Amino acid sequence: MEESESLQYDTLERYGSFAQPSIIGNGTAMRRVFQLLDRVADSETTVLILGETGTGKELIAKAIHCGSSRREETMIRVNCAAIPVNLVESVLFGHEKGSFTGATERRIGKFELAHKSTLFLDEIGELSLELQVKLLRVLQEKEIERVGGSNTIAVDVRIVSATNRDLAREVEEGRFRRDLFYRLNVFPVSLPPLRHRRDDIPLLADHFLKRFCQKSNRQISGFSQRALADMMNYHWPGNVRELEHLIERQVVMSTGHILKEIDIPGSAQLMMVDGAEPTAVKTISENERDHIFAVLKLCNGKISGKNGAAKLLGVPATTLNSKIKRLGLSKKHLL
Ligand SMILES: Nc1ncnc2c1ncn2[C@@H]1O[C@H](COP(=O)(O)OP(=O)(O)OP(=O)(O)O)[C@@H](O)[C@H]1O
Repeated sequence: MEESESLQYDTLERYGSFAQPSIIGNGTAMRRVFQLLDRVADSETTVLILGETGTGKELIAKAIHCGSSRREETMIRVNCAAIPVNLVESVLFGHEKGSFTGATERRIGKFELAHKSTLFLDEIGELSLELQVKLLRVLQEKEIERVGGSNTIAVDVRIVSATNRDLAREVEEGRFRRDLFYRLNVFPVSLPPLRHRRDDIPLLADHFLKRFCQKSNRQISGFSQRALADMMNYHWPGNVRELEHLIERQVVMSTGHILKEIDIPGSAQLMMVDGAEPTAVKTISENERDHIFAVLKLCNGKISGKNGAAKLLGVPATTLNSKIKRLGLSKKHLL
């Protein structure tokens, strides 16, 4: 076994034993990430994982949890972007029966569920400014209050959070509280996009090939040179997740013993042209936020009425107001 190979397998053994699936990577960037994980996993330190969508942030969070003394407990994950704005507080902190319309039962929040364990706050950049204040208080006091409750409940929770946003920029632009950022960003772990760690592409492709062959009972031994070259040259805007899904599809479609061709998405803008980097792909919500911000600026912050942003955007003012709230925009950002 070559030296480079042995490091990969050491790493697999270490993280693969508790985290499923294993974390694959042998290039400089992932070695650095593994070093950071070695230092931080078995501690109580708050970790912030940064990286584009599909780079493996959740996988890293699981590895941190599984490498810690809290591993016997289940890691609790909250996707801050997926919960309706009006429910986030209740999901995080729980609520008492009758505390609001629809609260027919007492609900235990994720903080309480994560007592003695790890709470993974995914997409933390999507949290409204109002909730950011409440989260900060909980992190400082280490106790929560259920919505509609009058008692405080002590919680012992290790926080690992993740975002695909540039949180430092969000802070500069007033969309994310500086004090909360400092509290979460105690130990940052940055996951580079797949196009910046091309060395890992063959390893990852091979890993997914084996996994999907096993799952679908196929016998495919590897890739043609052409298929490998195509994968190495593609820009991978969806990162490892995109590669994983592509290999799964190819395995299902394939009839031969090697994958001769890979059906790389053909969009010209997304391909590497003579090694030049294409423009970074923005998420839909980033685009939405930037667009609303630009229109609000154009309308001098006016939302409703004839010259208001709602009319220009073709939505009712109430819809725009709730979007503004959800996106954490406020008038002071427009000045
Ligand atoms: N280094 C890796 N080795 C093996 N599998 C990986 C690796 N990185 C990512 N994956 C796989 O890619 C998929 C996407 O990873 P994950 O969900 O952790 O990404 P993410 O950064 O949290 O994405 P999002 O920001 O969209 O939530 C998962 O199926 C994960 O198992």
